Amino acid sequence: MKIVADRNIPYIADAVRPLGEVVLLPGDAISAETVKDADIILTRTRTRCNASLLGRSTCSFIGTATIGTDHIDLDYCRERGITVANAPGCNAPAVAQYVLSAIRAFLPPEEALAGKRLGIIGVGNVGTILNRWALGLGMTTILNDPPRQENGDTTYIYSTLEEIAAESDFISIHTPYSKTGPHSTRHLLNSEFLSAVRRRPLIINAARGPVADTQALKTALSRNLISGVAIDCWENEPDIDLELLSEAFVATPHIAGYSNEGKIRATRMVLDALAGHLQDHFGLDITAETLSAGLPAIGPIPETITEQQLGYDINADHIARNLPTPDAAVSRYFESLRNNYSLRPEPHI
Ligand SMILES: NC(=O)c1ccc[n+]([C@@H]2O[C@H](COP(=O)([O-])OP(=O)(O)OC[C@H]3O[C@@H](n4cnc5c(N)ncnc54)[C@H](O)[C@@H]3O)[C@@H](O)[C@H]2O)c1
Ligand SMILES: O=C(O)[C@H](O)[C@H](O)COP(=O)(O)O
Repeated sequence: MKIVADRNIPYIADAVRPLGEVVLLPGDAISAETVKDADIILTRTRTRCNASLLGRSTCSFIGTATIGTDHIDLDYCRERGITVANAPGCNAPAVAQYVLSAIRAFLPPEEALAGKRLGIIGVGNVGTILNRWALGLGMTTILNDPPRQENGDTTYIYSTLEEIAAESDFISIHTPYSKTGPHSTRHLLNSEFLSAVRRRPLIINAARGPVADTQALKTALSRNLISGVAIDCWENEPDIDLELLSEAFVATPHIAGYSNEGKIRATRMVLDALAGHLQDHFGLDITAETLSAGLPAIGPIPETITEQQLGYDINADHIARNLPTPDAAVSRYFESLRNNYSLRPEPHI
């Protein structure tokens, strides 16, 4: 069996080595040539898994050690009978930590988070933890999630985007990136939305770059409609908009989810799914426990946290310092910051 894996997935190489030939590559070097005789591809967001990558490949399973799947052409994989597994919720606590740390850094030290209003767009794995922790810190939350609402979800009272715009001091988006369908999220944060804000909110995007319109964010900043932006996910990564970079209150290189625990959960989830595929597709007698045996144990996700337990200095990850020139070097720099990131601990009790 041949397994092609992104070399930046922690613990993966040792876990899958007993299964056969393992080829470890940087995400952007996983190519049609390298996967043509692969059975299994284990990847991250840096490899676009589409017809050009997979057209000549024998691969039957793609495991992505990420929450997001927008780098994978799911329809194509379905047509080709390629099983795709992601890692739902793996780094959701890390993203919630990122958002609350951005808010903490934005407020003057003497001002508490308690009493501030946080609008959350997308109440899935990330939005749920963020909502719970924000409520625990005494914030008021305003939640928007039309797909859940339309499915009859009554866990929360949902608000409209207009209500989020009108009532929030902070607005954080946690939807997947989708270009089509009734709930497409492309440029969900656009000029119309940003013109409807009332309380000069801080806008936070740690979801995917294209869920916010870069030009509209810059215009809203210049018109003083919003107090600032905290951007972890950018349009056209890693060729990011340098104006937005210079104007952002917090600008980070897509590391909101980069916690030690998040990476371990991601690898474990991919290995769980892989074990199922090895049983079903290859008839192998192998369990998830065997594959994950070498992974460190991690503790439970806290129900609530205090401001002190956030434990993350977000300013240390700001990318605008020591910016290289010319502009082309910025994209290499962006990727090198991600590849060499020291994984941080999530909040723990
Ligand atoms: N910056 C990072 O490092 C990082 C880390 C993890 C996840 N992410 C991104 O965050 C996204 C969300 O993660 P999650 O684990 O919460 O996903 P999830 O699938 O658990 O939840 C997403 C929620 O968004 C809702 N939604 C979809 N379309 C919507 C719309 N048009 N308006 C409002 N809500 C909508 C869905 O109904 C769902 O409840 C991921 O898809 C990924 O792209 C980024
Ligand atoms: O979707 C996700 O889980 C995140 O965006 C993830 O943190 C990105 O991780 P990477 O592809 O860099 O491993």
